[in-house]
Amino acid sequence: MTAQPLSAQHCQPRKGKEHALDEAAVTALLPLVPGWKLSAQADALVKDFRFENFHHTLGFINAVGFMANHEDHHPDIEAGYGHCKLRWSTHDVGGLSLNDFICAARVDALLER
Ligand SMILES: C[C@H](O)[C@H](O)[C@H]1CNC2=NC(N)=NC(=O)C2=N1
Repeated sequence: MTAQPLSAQHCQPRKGKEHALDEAAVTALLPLVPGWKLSAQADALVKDFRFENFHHTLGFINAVGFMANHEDHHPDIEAGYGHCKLRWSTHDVGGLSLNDFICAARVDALLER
């Protein structure tokens, strides 16, 4: 059976260390989310998005927020007039889980046209 693309998968409740991805899994998954980088501690996925103005930035944040609530998985958001930095990690596992990769891919899919 072929796995669904990450952007078509949904987050699952993942709580506990056993759901943390090991280094090999993270290395295998990173190429599937182009432009997303590991944080310095390798415990989060980070990407900076640029927009023309505040309206576009806020529209993006709202779309991300809607998706995040729907998936019950929530990013750290840092934003200014024309940019937004997202950071995905799974508090419930103390690092990266598959949910972070799913949400990173879902964010990129929001911007496809
Ligand atoms: C109860 C609820 O499902 C959990 O607290 C969810 C909510 N959103 C979450 N978001 C993130 N980023 N990590 C979590 O561990 C997490 N847990």
